[in-house]
Parts: sequence; C-alpha cells; structure tokens
Amino acid sequence: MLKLSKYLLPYKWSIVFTIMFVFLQSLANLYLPTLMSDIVDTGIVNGNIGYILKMGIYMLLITLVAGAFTIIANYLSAQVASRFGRDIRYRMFSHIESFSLSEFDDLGTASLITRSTNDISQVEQVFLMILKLMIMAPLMCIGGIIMAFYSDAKLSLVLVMAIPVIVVTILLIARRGIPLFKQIQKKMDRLNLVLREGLTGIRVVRSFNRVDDELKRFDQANQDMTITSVKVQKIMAAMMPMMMLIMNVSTIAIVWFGGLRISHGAMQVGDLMAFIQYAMQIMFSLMMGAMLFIMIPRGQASSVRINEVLATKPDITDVLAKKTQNVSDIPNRGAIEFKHVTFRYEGAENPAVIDLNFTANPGETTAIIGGTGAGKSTIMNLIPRFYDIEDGEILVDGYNIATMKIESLRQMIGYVPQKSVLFTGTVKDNIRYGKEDATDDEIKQAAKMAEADSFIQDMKDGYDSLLAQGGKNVSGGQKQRLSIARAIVKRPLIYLFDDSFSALDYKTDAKLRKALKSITATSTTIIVAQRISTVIDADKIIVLDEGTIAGIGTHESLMDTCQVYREIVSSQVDKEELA
Ligand SMILES: Nc1ncnc2c1ncn2[C@@H]1O[C@H](COP(=O)(O)OP(=O)(O)OP(=O)(O)O)[C@@H](O)[C@H]1O
Repeated sequence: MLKLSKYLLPYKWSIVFTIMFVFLQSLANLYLPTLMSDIVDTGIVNGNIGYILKMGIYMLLITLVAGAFTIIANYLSAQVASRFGRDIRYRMFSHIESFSLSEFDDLGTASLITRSTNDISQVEQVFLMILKLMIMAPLMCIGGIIMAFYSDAKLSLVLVMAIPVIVVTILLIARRGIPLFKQIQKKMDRLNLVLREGLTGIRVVRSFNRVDDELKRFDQANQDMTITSVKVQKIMAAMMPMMMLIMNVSTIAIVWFGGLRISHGAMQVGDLMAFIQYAMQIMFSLMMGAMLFIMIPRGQASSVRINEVLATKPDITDVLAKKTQNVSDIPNRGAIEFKHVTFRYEGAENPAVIDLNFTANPGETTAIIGGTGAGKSTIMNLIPRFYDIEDGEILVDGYNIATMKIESLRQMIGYVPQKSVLFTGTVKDNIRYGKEDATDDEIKQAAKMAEADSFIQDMKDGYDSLLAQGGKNVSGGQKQRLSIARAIVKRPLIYLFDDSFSALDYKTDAKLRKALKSITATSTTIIVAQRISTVIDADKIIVLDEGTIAGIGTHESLMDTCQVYREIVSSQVDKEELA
C-alpha cells in the first residue's frame, strides 16, 4: 500500500487539514468528560445552578465545534479518497492500454476488470479509514488512558486488566480473518470470469441448451465466494458482541470499584462518570484500531494485485526506436518482408509460426490460406507488433519493425480483425475511428467501397444510427463491412484483412474485393481467407501448413506445385466453378 500512497501526494494539503481537524475533534472529545465531571462535582453536588448552566453551554459549544470539525474532516477525507481512486483507475487503464496481447493473455481480462474496479475501491476504502482513524484511534486511546489515570490512578487498574484482553481478542480475530480477505479477492476474479463468459456467450449457451450448466458453473463460483464471505462476516459479527462483552464487564468493574472508592471518600461521583466515559473512549478507540488492523491487510491484498498490473512492463515498447524517427522518416511504400520469422505464444510448447520467409509488395494483393490453426491470424498479429517475434526479422520498407516507433508503424496499417469489433456510438463514429478528422464525404465514400453504404442508408437514422454495445444490432456481415470501412477511411499503406470477408455472401465478397482493388492499387494488401474464391485472384498466395509455408505463388502455379493447396481447393471448391 505504501507504493500506492504516492498517488496521495497531490492531495497532501487536504490530508494535512484532515489530520488537523481529526486531531482537534479528538481533543474536544477528550475534554468533554472532564467538563461533565465538573458539572456533577461542583455544580450538582453544591446545587450551583449558575455553574451548571455555564458549564452546560460551554459543553454544548465544544460539542458543536467538534461536530463541525468532524464534518470537515469527513468531507476532506472522502474527497481525497475518491480522487485517489479516480487517479489510480486512470493510471491503471492507461497502463493496461499499453500492454501487448501477451500481457492481456497473461493477466486475463476478467482479472484486469476486477483489479481496476473492485480492488481499487477496496484500497480507496482503506485509505479513507486510515485518514479518519489513523490519528483519532491512537490519540483517543493514549489521551483516554492519561485522562483516566488523571481522574483516578487506582481505578485505572481495571483498564490495565481490560486492555490486554481486548488486544488479544483483536489479534485472534485478525489472524483468522486476514487470510480469508485475500481469498475473497481471488474468488471475485473467478466469479467475474464466469459471469463474463456466460453473458458474452449467451447465444452459444442457449443454442446448445447449456443454460443449466452455465447456471451450475455460476452457482459454484457464487457459492464459493459466499462461503468465504460468510466466514468473514461470522468473524466480524463475533467481534462486536465480544468487544461489547469486554466493555460491559469492564464498566461493571469500574462502577463496582469506583462505588467502593466513593463510599470511602477517595473519589467523587463526577470523577467516576468521567472515568467511565474515558474507559469507553479507550475501548472504542481500540475497536477502531482493530478495524484498521483488519482492513489494512485487506487493502494490502488489493494493493498487491493493483501493483502487479502497474509493475507489468509491456513487452512491446519503443525502446529500440530511433529517437528522431517519426512517420515522415519512414519511406512511405509499405513493402513487408518476413525473414526467417519464428514466433511462439507465451507458455506454448511449439512455435505458432516457424521460419517464415516471404514478401508482400505495394500494389499487390498477398493472400494467406491454410487450415484452422495454421498460423494465419498469428502472421497478421505480428505485422502491427501485437506480439514480438522470437527469431528473425519483419521489415517494412527495409526497416525492422522492432526498431520503429510503434505509433509510426501502426499509422501505416489498416487492420480488420477476424472478429469485428464495434464500439457503442453511431455508425459514423465507428467508421471515423479509423481517421479522427475524416469528413462526412470521406466516411460515405469508405462505406461505399466497403459495400456498406446501402444497408447504412436503410437504417433508421442512416449514418447517425446508433450501434448497440458490440454492434449487436447489425448482422455479422454488416459488422465486417463497417470494420472494413473503418480501415478504408484511414487510407493506409498496408491493409491487413484477417478473414474479414468470411461473413459475406459470395456476391458481396466479390463486389467488395473488386471495389477494394481501386483503393488498394498502390497499397500492400494482405488477405487471410478460408475461401479459395477470396484468394483466387491474389497476386501471390501463401499456403500455410502448421506454421510453415507449404507454397507461395499464384493460384495456377500452386495448383501445379503445391499439394496442400490442391487439397484445400478440392476440399471446398466446386471444380466446375473454378474452371
Ligand atoms: N493467444 C494465444 N495464446 C496461445 N496460443 C495461441 C494464441 N492464439 C493462437 N494460438 C495458437 O497458435 C496457433 C496458430 O493460431 P492462429 O490463430 O494464427 O491460426 P489461424 O490459422 O488463424 O486459424 P483460424 O483460421 O482458425 O483462425 C494455433 O495452434 C493456436 O492454438
């Protein structure tokens, strides 16, 4: 948690004022029992109404001032804690945005969401408690002991007996509770994961009639977390009555021994009343300390998880990029060359692609075809440096991409992912995502090229129609065309289409590729496809087989030379159609 406390630095003055007001509030609270004791011993015992009124008003004033201090301290501390939470959430999100896909794979999206929300809230709560109680608890405890001792030193022996009992009880509770708090965070991760999968995959779940299984899976994760939470709550619930018991027994002892001392004339009634109040303050402050003691490890568990994310160094950085390099320094052609490229996913036994050698030139369409899992998408992920390669070099216009600024590299690329991603917003916004300053005309033109214009026009508000979360209110093929339009509007040097035509019917696919030809005339275009009809016209077809290149050439030459290609062709294309 100490590491995270640096995010409190911008709010140091608010913290100083909070501490100051809590301090003053505590002093006022320590002073009140003494005044009450005076009212009893001097005012009531002597029947001095004037004194009682005077001291009563004085007490009221102090209570009001203490109340005002409490309000200010609470306001300031809540403000500091919320802003602290906001800052860390922002810091965490911006850091996560810099992660390569390896780090996402490693930490897991569900866990990243829990850490960015729930864990940060936990730490926020703990810092709020610390701000409020860190000063108040010790001050009330030590101040209370001094004042009680000052009221009656002998009677303080009762406290000497009670305090260790309270401390030991707290320690015992903390020892059982703290490990459970750590477990809860982990179980929350699991619950989030199951929930996310169940909700995002709802169509599959229903179509396979697996709703009951999903419910079972969720129930298990839910139960698991509940059992741990109940255990924690039981411990916490036991704490309060135990503390009350100790406090009440102590109060009885104080009244008993205090009564004896009063009857012997060694103590006054007012002093006994003040003593009881101080004893209460001491014991409450110990309880507040106990809360802190329990909450801090809980916050600590969350802090570790937050720091783990913040300390994760993105694999892919600009370290090697020449400092002066920017987009204009790079020859603007977009020629891609793979030289002996080998890549393995983190933790995978075998490389996904092995010793790849090929070029993809501007003005040409290079198609990649191969069975599922052959490594086609992997190649597409390597070009924008979503992952770094293990061996070899990927060159763009002769520059090793590992030495290029990531931003410059990605600026050159129009990437259409295998699974279309749309954001909540209008159709226009989604296309404009490719080029922030795109005019309405450019957007329309891109949509036309992507064969999207006609269905957009048919939508209720045309280009201003709202897309639901994840583009749920458009079909798979429409989503793909919007994703393609988003890439086209960017007018990049390199187009990467990762199986981006798979949801289109043959006619639209053919029309779209024809339209693309004119805009990609000078660009480097790489198309990953499963369908032979999509790749048949490509200038160059790369046939992938289990991560290696089985053949490179045109459709005709591959039909002559590449057995794997012939197998793919015969497995899916009607020979008559091809002829
Ligand atoms: N994030 C990942 N972590 C670990 N292994 C992965 C990851 N993504 C893909 N792989 C593995 O790498 C290999 C190549 O996968 P890739 O997605 O490139 O295949 P593909 O040819 O695009 O397949 P498809 O046509 O089915 O999309 C596969 O064996 C796959 O299991």
